[in-house]
Amino acid sequence: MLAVHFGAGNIGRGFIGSLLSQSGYEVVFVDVNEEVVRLLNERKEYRVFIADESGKEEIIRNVSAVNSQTESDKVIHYLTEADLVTTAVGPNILPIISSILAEGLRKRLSVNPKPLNIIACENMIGGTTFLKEKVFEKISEEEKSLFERNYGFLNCAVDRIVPNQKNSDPLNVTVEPFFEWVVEQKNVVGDIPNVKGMQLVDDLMPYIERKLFTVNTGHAMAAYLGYNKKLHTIKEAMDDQDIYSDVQQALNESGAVLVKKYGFNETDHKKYIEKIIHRFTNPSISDEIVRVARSPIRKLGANDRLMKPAKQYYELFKEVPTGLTKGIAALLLFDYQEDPEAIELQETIKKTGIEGALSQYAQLEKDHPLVDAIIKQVEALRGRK
Ligand SMILES: NC(=O)c1ccc[n+]([C@@H]2O[C@H](COP(=O)([O-])OP(=O)(O)OC[C@H]3O[C@@H](n4cnc5c(N)ncnc54)[C@H](O)[C@@H]3O)[C@@H](O)[C@H]2O)c1
Ligand SMILES: O=P(O)(O)OC[C@@H](O)[C@@H](O)[C@H](O)[C@H](O)CO
Repeated sequence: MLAVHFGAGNIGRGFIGSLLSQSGYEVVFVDVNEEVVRLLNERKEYRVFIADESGKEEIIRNVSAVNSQTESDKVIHYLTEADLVTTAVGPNILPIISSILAEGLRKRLSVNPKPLNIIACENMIGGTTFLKEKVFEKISEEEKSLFERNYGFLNCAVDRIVPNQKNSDPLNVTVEPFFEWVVEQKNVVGDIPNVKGMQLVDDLMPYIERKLFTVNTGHAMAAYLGYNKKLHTIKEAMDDQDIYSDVQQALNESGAVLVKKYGFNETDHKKYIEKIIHRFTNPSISDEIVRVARSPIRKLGANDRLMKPAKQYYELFKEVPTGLTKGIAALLLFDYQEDPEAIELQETIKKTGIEGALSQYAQLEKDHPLVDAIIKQVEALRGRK
């Protein structure tokens, strides 16, 4: 069994690649990082360290890698032979990898009749559907019907905190013990993928929204408010009593939306929130605020972790959510100079104001009551600086 996985980064090596390998797949990583590709090919294995008191270490074997920039023929060849394709490259990179994926899947039609499932493991609603759209932009009408028959594009939700690594060995990866990988099975073609730890469900929406609007909403709150207070790690932010209660407030708001929308049991959802907050305070993990805060324009998106629950809260309860709007305000002040999206966001705010940025990136109409509330929160946070 061969799995081709795009993105040998934190989640690629620390989560998806390791589960695939432990389930008996030979894993070929596709990446653009020359050093990682070279080391994976030299060693054919790497180590995963579980960040808890157990100090457990796993050796992930039967892996190799190809560089998609310099070895596109090899990538295409592996795509013709793969039994499963997965990605963890980041939502903004999906359009880039869609070209080589389209080429590989096209070639496969003429050499391998076996159906193939593709799963984009990214933090976004409908990530695999988005990848499929990008692939379909590159193929003919005739190919589209063949692709529909032969290839299953499966949406999923992935959850495991994997911080940026600071190991002397660039292949080592430290991960939190918790993980969850939920895959929607309705578009499966051929055999259902059999991966240890993968949970198959009929309807992904409650799972992805619960994950994104709890784990990622809380994470984003801690990161942007922590950055505003010049803190460095998520743990440091959670140790700040004010930030802790702002995170809690925002998760109560997104939780109210989730409970109302999906009929989750309120007590169970409270426990889920507690568990997530506990994960943010794991003393064995040092997760940089600037990693969690990365790509603020993506995170300001109408369907993303702060804006979607904030808008839905307003629609459902006719009240402005104070926690979520504070998080959005802190996001708008994220001016980290090494993050290109933070630079662009600050330039947009300079030119068009907060209103303009909210309209451009979050499609929030200028007269929406959230706009005024966010502007007031921005002013309050600016005043604190
Ligand atoms: N780290 C986490 O805690 C976590 C948890 C759940 C989900 N995710 C999601 O997983 C995805 C990846 O995040 P990450 O933290 O692993 O990021 P990362 O930066 O560690 O890994 C991304 C990898 O993609 C590679 N890449 C970039 N361009 C490429 C290209 N054109 N072709 C092939 N590879 C390319 C990079 O070199 C890198 O190795 C994101 O969508 C993220 O939201 C991350
Ligand atoms: O990966 P992003 O940039 O969408 O979000 C940053 C973090 O919140 C995220 O990577 C979490 O660590 C992860 O989603 C936990 O499952």
